[in-house]
Amino acid sequence: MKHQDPLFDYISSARLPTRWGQFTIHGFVEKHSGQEHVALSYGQWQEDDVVPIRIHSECLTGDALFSTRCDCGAQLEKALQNIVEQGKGVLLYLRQEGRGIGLLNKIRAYHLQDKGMDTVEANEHLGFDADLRDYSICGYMLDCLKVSKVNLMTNNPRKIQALRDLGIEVVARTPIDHGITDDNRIYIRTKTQKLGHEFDPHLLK
Ligand SMILES: Nc1nc2c(ncn2[C@@H]2O[C@H](COP(=O)(O)OP(=O)(O)OP(=O)(O)O)[C@@H](O)[C@H]2O)c(=O)[nH]1
Ligand SMILES: [Zn+2]
Repeated sequence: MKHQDPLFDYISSARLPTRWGQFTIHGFVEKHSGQEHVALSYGQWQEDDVVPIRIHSECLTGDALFSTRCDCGAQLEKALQNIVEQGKGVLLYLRQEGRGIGLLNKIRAYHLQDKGMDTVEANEHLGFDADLRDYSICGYMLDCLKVSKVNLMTNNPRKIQALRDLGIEVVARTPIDHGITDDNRIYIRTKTQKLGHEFDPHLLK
């Protein structure tokens, strides 16, 4: 499993039973920052197989605290369910909270949104770009897991481009449009208008 890399390290793997089935959790670290990330794998594949994957950006409020302010929690559940239904797959859980600005800055951004700004304006008001995420560790993680061709569950074209730039073949994209509620419809509309996310327009009416 371990590959030598100047930037990233693989640490260890363990069984991870979940509501949907038994995954294996793999731990990784970015050497320069000490930032920790995990991958969940399910089932088996040959090196040439197209593997269903999801790149999920950490969202403590949505993933762990049941917030419906965004669609993250529902997407996370749906991704794990999809992987088990397809018999194989990988979820890369990246610790890039708040599109890379961190949890407390995201709460600052939420506060500004409560006062009327949209998600992009709030980031910019705080002095950040709209999206600061770095996907470079995905190439290393997928390499360790012997995945080179993927069907990516996302609505975000930047993730497709990031994987292609890392030499991963994105053979297909599966939309993941679960978790749209009255609490987050405007937020998701902003993502389509300002960040390039692709959603079926009927879902956003
Ligand atoms: N800065 C900031 N980050 C947010 C906000 N709402 C959600 N996030 C973060 O956004 C990230 C998820 O990104 P999204 O734009 O919802 O979706 P995506 O990952 O780009 O795309 P999908 O693959 O389609 O889900 C998580 O890290 C969340 O913590 C917000 O209002 N401001
Ligand atoms: Zn979220």
